[in-house]
Amino acid sequence: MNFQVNLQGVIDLLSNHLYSDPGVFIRELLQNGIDAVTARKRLGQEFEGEVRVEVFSSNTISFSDNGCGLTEKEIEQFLAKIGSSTKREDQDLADDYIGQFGVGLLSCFVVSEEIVLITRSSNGEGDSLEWRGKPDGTYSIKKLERQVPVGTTIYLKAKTDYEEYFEFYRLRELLEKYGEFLPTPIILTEDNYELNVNTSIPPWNMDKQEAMDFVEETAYSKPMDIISLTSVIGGVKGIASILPYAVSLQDEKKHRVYLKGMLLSDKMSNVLPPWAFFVNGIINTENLRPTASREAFQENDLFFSVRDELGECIKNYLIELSQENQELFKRIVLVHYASIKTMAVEDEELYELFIQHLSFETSFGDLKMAEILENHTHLLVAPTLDEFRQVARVAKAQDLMVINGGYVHDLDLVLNLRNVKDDISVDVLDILEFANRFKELNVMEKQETRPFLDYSNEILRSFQCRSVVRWFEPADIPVLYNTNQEVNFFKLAEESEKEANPLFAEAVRVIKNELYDQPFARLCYNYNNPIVRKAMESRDLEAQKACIELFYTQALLLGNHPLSSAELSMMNESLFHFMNMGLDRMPEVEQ
Ligand SMILES: Nc1ncnc2c1ncn2[C@@H]1O[C@H](COP(=O)(O)OP(=O)(O)OP(=O)(O)O)[C@@H](O)[C@H]1O
Repeated sequence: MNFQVNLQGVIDLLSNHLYSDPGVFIRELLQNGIDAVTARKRLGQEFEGEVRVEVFSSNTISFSDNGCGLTEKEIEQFLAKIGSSTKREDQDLADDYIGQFGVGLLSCFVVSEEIVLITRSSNGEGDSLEWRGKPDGTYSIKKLERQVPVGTTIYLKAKTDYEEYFEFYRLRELLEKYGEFLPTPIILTEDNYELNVNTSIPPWNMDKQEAMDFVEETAYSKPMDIISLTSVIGGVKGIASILPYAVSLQDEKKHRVYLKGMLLSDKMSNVLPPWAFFVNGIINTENLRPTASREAFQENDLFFSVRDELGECIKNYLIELSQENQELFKRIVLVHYASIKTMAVEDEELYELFIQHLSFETSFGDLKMAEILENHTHLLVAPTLDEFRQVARVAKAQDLMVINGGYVHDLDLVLNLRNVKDDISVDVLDILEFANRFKELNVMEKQETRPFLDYSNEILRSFQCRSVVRWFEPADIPVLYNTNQEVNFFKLAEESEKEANPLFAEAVRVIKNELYDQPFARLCYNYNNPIVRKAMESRDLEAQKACIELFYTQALLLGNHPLSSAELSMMNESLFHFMNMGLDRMPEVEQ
């Protein structure tokens, strides 16, 4: 038993849904013409290959080549059988052709109700034959009385609404688009006017300066440089132009890709590695196989090896450039900073090349990694921007190099130093342990400050905060408040529990209890600060309480932490307390 095929449905599917644009029939006809010229050359016949497109009145065009043509048997076998192709018959030779699926001709039915094909085979004394095919799957073949030249001519008449594709200017545009760099001359004619549409040298055969000018003319902006691309296994030659402006990592890449000189797609995104954001490729391949829609390549092992090889070309260029043209190298890093960071994360070699040139936010300001490593062999990296901000100023005063790892990729980039630099140590900052790095008080001082700390712990327990005291620079910072996401979440949960309805409050309680180890933020008093000392030495418990509350709420404000309503009213109360105290002590003004 065989499947039953509804031919009209298949033709409709292939012709109307396989191709993205009606204009692709020009690409398919060009490809058939070029393949026919290749096939005839392979027979050893001496001739100058040519493809000719002629525009007639009444929306009709002809598309001719002087290639191998077809015998009656070949017409029956290949033209009249969908999915059948001469170009697959001999797998060893299939690589010479652009087509292989035996469906390309169907694209003509998108724009025309009938394909009329006149042909004479170059193979011996072939007859002149006429084949007429219709989209309903019917066709006819007849022998012509007159003898036509060797080759094939296809006549098409435009369907309603597709007339524009049959006008001279549109044909010229399409022929140039797809065939500009094909090696066989393509002539477009109307009346007595003739135009050769493919006289340009392909960019992959140009020298660097020519390629720069070509890209500038076609892309309207001067590239920073041109990288030459080659892949032996893929038979690839191409160029990658370095864009003179930064591109968003989300932007889809649009490389122009040619197969044996014919444009396959001008928006192929995956032919270069995904990290190569900063270049636009123009690539010609002899060996990669296209998909049936001809707008992408088959993603087989060869495809991925070729892509890796092209990625290597870009990498090698950058390595060489960093040694030979520092000035340009630095400019490229500056313009394509974001993509270069992504590249460095993904590729070890590129990491080593770029890491020294990448800038990071540090406790000493924005610095290049080379500058960071000049003066510091021990680095701390804060995993979030929030944590970095909490410690940056104080860290600098202790001569601690803390790097902000809160921006995209920065944490990974800094941590990776461990793998490439033996003499550098990198630790992830544990914000709640940060205060432990400061100088401890002596035994006596510890004893003296104990009651104050206990009091502070009691007051701040409900805010999920514990107190410590240390000696640190700068002296003008009285306290350092350190928190992390876990503490913040816990505080938020507590607040919601108080304010929510009973059901939600119960849910919050369950979640909270899941955290078996309750996290606490840290308030570190600075023993180096005169007001802190005074507060600690005070015997007035009320004043001490107000000081503790103000130290705490001030630290929250300075660190941009949100204040809960309880914290806000606590701050107000302690402020009023001091205002009262101050006013009480003012001498009465005599009337
Ligand atoms: N101009 C031509 N000269 C000689 N033979 C042709 C010509 N155009 C088409 N043919 C024959 O018709 C067959 C079918 O052509 P069609 O364009 O449908 O498919 P294809 O080129 O083989 O593959 P693809 O679907 O990948 O384009 C070809 O294999 C070839 O034998």
